[in-house]
Amino acid sequence: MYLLEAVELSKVYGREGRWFTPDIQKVAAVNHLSLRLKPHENLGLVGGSGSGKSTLARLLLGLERPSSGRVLYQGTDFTDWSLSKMRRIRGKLQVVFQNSPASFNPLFTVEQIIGEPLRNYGMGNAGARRDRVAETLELVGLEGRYMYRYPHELSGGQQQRIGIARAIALRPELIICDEPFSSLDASLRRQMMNLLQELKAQLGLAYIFITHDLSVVSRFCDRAAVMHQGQIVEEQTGGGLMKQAVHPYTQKLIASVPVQDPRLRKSDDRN
Ligand SMILES: Nc1ncnc2c1ncn2[C@@H]1O[C@H](COP(=O)(O)OP(=O)(O)OP(=O)(O)O)[C@@H](O)[C@H]1O
Repeated sequence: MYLLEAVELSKVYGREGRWFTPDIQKVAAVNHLSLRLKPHENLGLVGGSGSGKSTLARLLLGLERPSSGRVLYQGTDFTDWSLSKMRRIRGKLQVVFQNSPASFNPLFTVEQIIGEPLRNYGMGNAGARRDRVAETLELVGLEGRYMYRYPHELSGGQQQRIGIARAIALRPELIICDEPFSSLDASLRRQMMNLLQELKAQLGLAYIFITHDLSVVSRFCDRAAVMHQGQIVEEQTGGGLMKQAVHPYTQKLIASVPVQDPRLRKSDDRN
């Protein structure tokens, strides 16, 4: 069974026109898109700005309703579920946004930050929640004593670890990573990507990486999907994306992205 399926998914936004174009303009951010994700799979989702990646992520997470089409989690169609019904599966589908530490409440301790989803979803009593926070800190490589710190008392790397800890507190099955580390330097980015891979092995996670960094797709993804104008225009294996891309849009995308590792370039195969 698939972990997550999108069937003919569309999201159309209406945008108010200006005085010179008074009609409402429609934007099909996601346009009849179908996608399947297996348990434990890593999918890389790439595409230019405005191609619909973040909108697709919100639809897959049930944070927004599609204009048409269906979304299924483990075969269960949750497209029309109410917010309260969504709570049953919300914990299973998590997201790490770009610079997630920016969303921490500065007045919360680490324990409160990681414990927030546990409280929101009514997990156990205070003692059980504290145990879960301690276990989760350990999973992201931080000692229990960090529970009592405030965000400003942590290094950038530690803050990123807390952002990841918050996402795994409810032990999800899928994490959508929407450009989570794009503002970090290369060394920290590598550390965080390695941590995500360790967590995958320990917790059996699947990931969708929304990224402009094609080396992330080559290194960490089983599959790659290329989005353009709300549709998937090409699918490849993660490793094959840079080398076998056939769609002209994908080739344009590859050409426009600086590649840190030149071995990933197609032309270098000939050398
Ligand atoms: N809430 C909204 N209301 C109106 N239009 C929207 C809304 N959200 C997204 N759009 C439009 O939908 C299209 C897709 O946007 P989206 O943010 O999903 O793209 P993206 O691929 O994630 O872009 P980026 O890489 O720049 O984040 C864009 O044209 C955007 O302007």
